[in-house]
Amino acid sequence: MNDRFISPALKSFEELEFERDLRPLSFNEYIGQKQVKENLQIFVRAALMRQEALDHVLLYGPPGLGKTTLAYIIARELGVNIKITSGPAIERPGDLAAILTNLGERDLLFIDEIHRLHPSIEEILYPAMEDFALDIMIGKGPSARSMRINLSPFTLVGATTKAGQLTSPLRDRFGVNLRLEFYDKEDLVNILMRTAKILNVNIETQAAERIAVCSRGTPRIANRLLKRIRDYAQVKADGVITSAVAEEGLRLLDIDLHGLDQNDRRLLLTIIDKFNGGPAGIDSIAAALNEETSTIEDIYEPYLIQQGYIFRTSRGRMVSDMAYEHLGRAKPQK
Ligand SMILES: Nc1ncnc2c1ncn2[C@@H]1O[C@H](COP(=O)(O)OP(=O)(O)OP(=O)(O)O)[C@@H](O)[C@H]1O
Repeated sequence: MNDRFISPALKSFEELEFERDLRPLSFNEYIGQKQVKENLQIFVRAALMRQEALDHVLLYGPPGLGKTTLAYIIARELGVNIKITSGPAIERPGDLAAILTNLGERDLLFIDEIHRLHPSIEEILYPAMEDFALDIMIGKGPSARSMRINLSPFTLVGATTKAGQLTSPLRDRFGVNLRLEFYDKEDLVNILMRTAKILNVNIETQAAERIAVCSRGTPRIANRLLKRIRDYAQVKADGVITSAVAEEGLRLLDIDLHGLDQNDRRLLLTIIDKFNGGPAGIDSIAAALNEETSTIEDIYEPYLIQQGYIFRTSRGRMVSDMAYEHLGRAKPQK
């Protein structure tokens, strides 16, 4: 289940490069997320007018929706340098201290997966975010003393898929909190058209619409599907992505009319067949699928919940009538 095609999580180095080439570079190029974008544009303009560092920004929402892209755009529009790291990559307090002391005036520090910062490292961030200062302990035992080092004013942009797992002292230190939503079909079509232009591929609007519906509201998945279907078009259909080509490409990738793949169907069928449709605890479902609970929670189910195939109840997950219909199963009498 881990190598699933439509997982929004990043995979290979090749994909990182592919994404870098497709990244919008300005707010104007960034499609959708209207409210998030409008807010950020105002805050960026105000910070520029005051010639101050932008307030710290927390971006949250499912993977692949464009948080890293936004961080790059903010830095570019502010005209500052950006340093990128992630919660799990910062292993020791000294690692963070080194990053912070190397930031220039008003630079932007982007920490992805910020909910995974170790508590001892998080504590260093508090004075850094609030007072632009580092408190360092020198020595041990009774003679230990704390020394304060001043930092250049900077902006921290934190990204997380799990805002609920952030400690409240950390969450409270972000002046701006913005939630990214799944993209609608129209935005995804525009993203696909833009990507096709960059890749120099011919795609018909109807084909883009077809792929958009199967992209789980996620630009990363839309771009990945386009890349695969482009290969198919090149080999089998003179390089043009028509609706028929898109249809056939999606079929080969085993993605159905509603954008669900083999693993989504397996998840829904497990709840139906092994748990009588639910409610079933997430750990039991994970065990039945031989899968990590966090993988189901972070990667598979958000879209299935958003689309109404699964409900989350206090007693566990339940499949909806729509799931029975979609899978052609009769709902059991309870
Ligand atoms: N609004 C958008 N308009 C156009 N392309 C977008 C947009 N948002 C994201 N993309 C594209 O989707 C890809 C994934 O975006 P990005 O890496 O910023 O997601 P993310 O939310 O940071 O994901 P993760 O948290 O998993 O790293 C990028 O290559 C980017 O080109």
